[in-house]
Amino acid sequence: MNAPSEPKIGILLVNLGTPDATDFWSVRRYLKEFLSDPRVIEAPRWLWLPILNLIVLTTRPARSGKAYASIWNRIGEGSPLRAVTQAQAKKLAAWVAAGNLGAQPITEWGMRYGKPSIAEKLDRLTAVGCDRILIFPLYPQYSATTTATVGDAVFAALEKMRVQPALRIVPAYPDDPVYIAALAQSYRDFAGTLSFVPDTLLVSFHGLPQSYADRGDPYPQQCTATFTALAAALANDVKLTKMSFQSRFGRAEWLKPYTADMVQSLAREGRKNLVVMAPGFAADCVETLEEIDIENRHFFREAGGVNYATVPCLNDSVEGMSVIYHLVARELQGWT
Ligand SMILES: C=CC1=C(C)c2cc3[nH]c(cc4nc(cc5[nH]c(cc1n2)c(C)c5CCC(=O)O)C(CCC(=O)O)=C4C)c(C)c3C=C
Ligand SMILES: [Fe+2]
Ligand SMILES: [Fe+2]
Repeated sequence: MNAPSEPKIGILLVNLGTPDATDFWSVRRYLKEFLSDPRVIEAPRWLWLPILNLIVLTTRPARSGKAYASIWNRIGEGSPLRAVTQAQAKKLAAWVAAGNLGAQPITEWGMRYGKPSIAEKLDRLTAVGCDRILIFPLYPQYSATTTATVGDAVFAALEKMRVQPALRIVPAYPDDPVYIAALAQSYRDFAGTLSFVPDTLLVSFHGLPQSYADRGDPYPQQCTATFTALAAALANDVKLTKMSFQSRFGRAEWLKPYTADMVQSLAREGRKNLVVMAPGFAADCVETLEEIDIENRHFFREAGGVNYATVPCLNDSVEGMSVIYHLVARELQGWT
């Protein structure tokens, strides 16, 4: 019998997932996996699956593919979400290798939908001997539609293992002081590069069907916690701070106010110089680079606004990595 090898710790950074390419079939494959998850679409399967297969997956891939094409290769190669997540994992690995944790965990990154999958990365970590794994869902605000689905995929992968690793999952961090300070600093650094003085900061979060919140998803409260802490941190930096929700999908009511309505009403109220920030996204992606920076810029200008700028997400910036290091170090206590 082989002697057991030295126990090892693994860290797995996880984000939502993204298509492999912008063509119809690549986007369709991604949307099919994502929108088949019953946590993402809570409607009964008998009702949703025909709508998904007959309507959504015949029409949406072309539309979404166009949005993806407009931001493809914008940050590194291919999907910005994938490029940024990979860069975050690389910097985390370097930070770990520099001895910042005492122990030397092995760092990996994966995607909840699409590639590289959580199952593949857990197999890789356990194959090299990791018997303790820290899962890091890169969602600052908890939602069953995002954070919980990461747990689901992790547990599904563990179901197939004879020897399971011990697990820890980093909790959501909506008002963590290091996160809020990183966001505030990223706003200040960005505002310092602008050729105009912002009169309004709009803080836009990804939306959620209102019915999910009514049934107990704590996401809206966690978005409000982030917004309140960030607005307090920036009280001396910008006059008016507003909050809204973007990315509505389908016809049901989602969390309000909608970002598209908000940018138009701000412009109509006479706000000329708008900066938008999206602190719910740990990485820039189609939602920030296309929906916020392209689509909503257009709405704002059409309604009479003049200057419009989008703060980059924390990504793998110094501030962004400080949040990841802080949470990893905190959650590995007792293991390292
Ligand atoms: C019912 C549908 C959706 C829910 C609920 C939802 C929640 C949700 N999503 C994010 C983060 C991201 N979503 C992204 C893309 C995206 N989201 C939906 C639908 C729902 N999201 C779709 C259909 C798409 C694909 C793009 C499109 O077709 O419009 C992304 C970006 C992925 C990328 O590749 O760039 C992120 C990130 C959160 C935080 C959230 C929680 C409420
Ligand atoms: Fe989404
Ligand atoms: Fe969107």
